[in-house]
Order: sequence, then structure tokens, then C-alpha cells
Amino acid sequence: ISCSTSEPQGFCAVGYESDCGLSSEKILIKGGTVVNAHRKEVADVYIEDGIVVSVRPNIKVGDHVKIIDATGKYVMPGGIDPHTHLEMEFMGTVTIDDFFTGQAAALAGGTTMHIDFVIPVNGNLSAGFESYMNKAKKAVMDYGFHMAITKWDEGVSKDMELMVNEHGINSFKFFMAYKGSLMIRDELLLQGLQKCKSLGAIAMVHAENGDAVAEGQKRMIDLGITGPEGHALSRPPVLEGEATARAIRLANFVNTPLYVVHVMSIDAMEEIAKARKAGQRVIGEPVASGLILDDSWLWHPDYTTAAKYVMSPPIRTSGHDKALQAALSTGVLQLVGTDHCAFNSTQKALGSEDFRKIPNGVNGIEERMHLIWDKMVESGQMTVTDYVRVTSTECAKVFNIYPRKGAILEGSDADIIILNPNASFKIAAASHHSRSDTNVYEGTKGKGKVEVTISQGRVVYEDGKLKVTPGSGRYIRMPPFGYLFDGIEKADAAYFASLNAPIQRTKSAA
Ligand SMILES: C[C@@H](CNC(N)=O)C(=O)O
Ligand SMILES: [Zn+2]
Ligand SMILES: [Zn+2]
Ligand SMILES: [Zn+2]
Repeated sequence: ISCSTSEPQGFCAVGYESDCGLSSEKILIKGGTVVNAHRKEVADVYIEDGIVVSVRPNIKVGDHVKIIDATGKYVMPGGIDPHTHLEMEFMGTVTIDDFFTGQAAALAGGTTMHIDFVIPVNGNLSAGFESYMNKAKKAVMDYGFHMAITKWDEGVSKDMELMVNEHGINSFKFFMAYKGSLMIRDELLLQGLQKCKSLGAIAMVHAENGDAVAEGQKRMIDLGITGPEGHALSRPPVLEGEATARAIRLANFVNTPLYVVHVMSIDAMEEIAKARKAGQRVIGEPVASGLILDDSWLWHPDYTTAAKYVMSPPIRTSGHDKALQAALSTGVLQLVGTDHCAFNSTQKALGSEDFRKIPNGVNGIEERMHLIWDKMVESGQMTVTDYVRVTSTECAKVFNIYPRKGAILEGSDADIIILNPNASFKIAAASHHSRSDTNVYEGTKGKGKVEVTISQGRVVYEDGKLKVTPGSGRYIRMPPFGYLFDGIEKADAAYFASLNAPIQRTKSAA
């Protein structure tokens, strides 16, 4: 594959070429089954200048139009991954995939947008935003940002307003774990929830009790358990359930929507189910690893194999995965992320003497669409329209960029995938597009294969080849006050009215 000089850092990423001559293609996708979250239909899709122009049967076009025959295949909105960490400094190293390789991997796997987490620089949000906009200069597809809040003061509170009003950020993540690094305590969480509410921004939590995790880690080390299995044993589901319940209750007390990221256990899922049944606006996001894997790998005798499965909250024992699948297929959990936070085997070896030093995170940004198709649709647990909802549409709705994203409707961005249900996929580090030398889904095979990916109206993946251009990715601003905020003020008004009802009290006799 020819390496054009425009590739950043001079490296040559084998398997794809970047062509500079970006033509705004005219594309007609013929005869496919077009699937949106609300319906599926056999129809053609005509794309011009990066936008979906029409969706109906038997579209006639002139010449200079690229025709793609999608007969017998599904034409769906490209996946949107709500949870990734590209080029993130963490635990003394930096995630191995950056905005070029991570996004190339995403496109090869049928994901056409992701929302990454900006980590403030020494707690400074603006510095963090600038740093991530820099990282994203090599982007090859559209992306958005959440912002992590790792400390609290007047400056942070002011900066949150700036992020929402100036920079198109509408979600803030609070880590209740990672004591001594990213963790914040309830007092800050409460302030953060109230600030998010006032800004119409979604509060997101990493829900584990960080103090108890630290105790659990000490317990394992004192017992001489220093291997990757110690990671799972040190932070059991009960610690995820406790923090999930606490965050849910505090969000209830503030009366603001809550988004629980990487729901990994039955304990956390059931807290979310209970809150939703009571009418509270809580979004639960399982991730591919928690839906597909179990933690037996952490006991694998080979350290490199075991360490690659270390993430937080931990991948749980067999059974949690099935329960999370059922929760996803029935709407108890609403959308699937990956938490792509990849480290190669050399980086994972940082913890070979002490599991507390193993960089936490697994891959997923390339595998999500295939794994969820095979595990949920091919298995009969989920309809194709629900597949589109959980992999793309719900994310666009929650983060207020629907129907520009997450739909194949006239006027939507032309971010589209064509999936062949009769083809199959096989996952291997040798053929994936991540820079990592390991893959937690190594050897996994399944039915359903994304054969074409169209991003911004251009074919960027076809016949197993990527045609991506660093710098062509766009930052997508996400406005505040998405649908989760509809009606919140009415509930508040009723609440405050109930408080101000005058109480006629007789004077006490004394
Ligand atoms: C740091 C980041 C990714 N790592 C992980 N989940 O283990 C997260 O906690 O979401
Ligand atoms: Zn190259
Ligand atoms: Zn997390
Ligand atoms: Zn994460």
C-alpha cells in the first residue's frame, strides 16, 4: 500500500492509503434494506456532498454517480460510540490508539462517530479542551467530546459554562473511583450535578466506590495476590452497585438526568432498572466487553493474556454478561459503548508485579458493531431496528445531535454502513487496525460483516481496504438541553410549589 507523505508522524499504517484528492462523491446505494431505529424498508439511498438527499425505492440518477448494490444487505446509520479514550494519559502511560489509528479502526468496524473523554490538564478544563483539540488534528472521522471533572473550584464551575456555551460540550463525567487520581467525592459530585442541571448538560458517572476499592486492593496485596485476578477480586460488583445507587439517589435529590457509563454488573443494572421504573431519568450504558466476555481470562496462567482483560469496573463472572444482554434487549439499558482504552502488552506489563499498576482498559472501537450484531441480532435477542437504536440512534438523541447523526433521513449526515448478514467476521490482532499487539476478542468469529463504511458522504472502507485522510475528521458540537431535560423544570416547579405551601401553625402555648 503506498504511503503518502501526508500521514502524520511519518508512520505507515499498513492496510490503507490516504488519498489527498477528496472528491465530494455522489453515491447511490441500491436495493438494500434501509434500517432506522423507527423502521426498516427496502429503499435506495442517494447521497451528495456528504448529506443524505433521498431515501425511497427506485431512485434514478445521472452519470458520475458511484452505484453500490446493497441487495440482500442492511443499510444502516454508522455506529456512534459514546465512550472512548484515544491518546489518553493514564496510569503512567498513554493509550496506544490515537485519533488516527483509533478512528481508522472504528471506520473499519462500522463506527462513523465517537465521543471521547477530555481529561482536564491539572484540573483545568480549557487546557484540557485545547490539548484534545490538538490530539484530534489527525482525525479521519467525526467526533465529539465529553469533559471529565477531576476537581472542583469556582474556576471549574465557570469553565463548565464555557465548555457548554462556547465549545459544544454537553456532558461531564465524574469518576467515583481511581482514588488519588481521577476520583472525586460526594460533595464535589453534588456540586457537579447541580452545575450540570443549570447548564442542561448530562452528568455521567464512573460508578465504583473508590475508597472501598482501595481497601479491596490492599486486602489482595496483603494476601499476596498480585496477579490480574487480584484486580477483579479487589473490586466486586457490590462496589459498583453501591456507587451506582448513590449516584442515582444524588441525581434524584438534585432532579437532573444521570448517565451511568460502562455498566458491568447485575448489581449496577438493577439499580438503574429500579430508578427507571420509578420514573427517574437514568441512562445505562453497557460496553462490548461487559456484554461479551467473562472474567475467567483474568485467571489465565499467561500474564500477557490475563492482563489485557484488566479494566474498571472489572469484567464480571459468567452470568453478568447474559443479564446485561437481556437488559439491553429489553430497554433497561439504552445504548452500547466500548470504553476503548487500549494498551499494548508492553504497557500492560507495567503491572506484572502488582495488578494495581496494570493500565486499566480494553479495546473495542473496531469490534463493537460486529459483536453486538452477532450476539444480539443473529442470536434472535434483538431486532435490526433495535440494533440501530442501541449502536447509533440513542446516542445521537441523548447527546442532542439527532437526526443529523444516528439516522438515514433526508438531510442527515451521510454516515452509513452496509452490513452483509450472510458474511462472517473473525477478530485477530494480526488484522485489526488498532496499534495494540493484543485484542481481548482474539479469535472470536461471528455472523454479519460490515462491507462498506461511508463517512461524511465518502466511501472510506470497502473490500477490506480503508481510504482515510488525516485531518478530514470534524469536531461535532453537541448542544445542551437534550431530550432528557424536557419537563425537568415542570417537576421542579411542582416540587418548589409544594414546599412553599404556607403552614398555618397555632402558636405554642408555652
Ligand atoms: C479510565 C477509563 C478507561 N479504563 C477502564 N475503564 O478501565 C474509564 O474508567 O472509563
Ligand atoms: Zn502508509
Ligand atoms: Zn470509567
Ligand atoms: Zn472510559
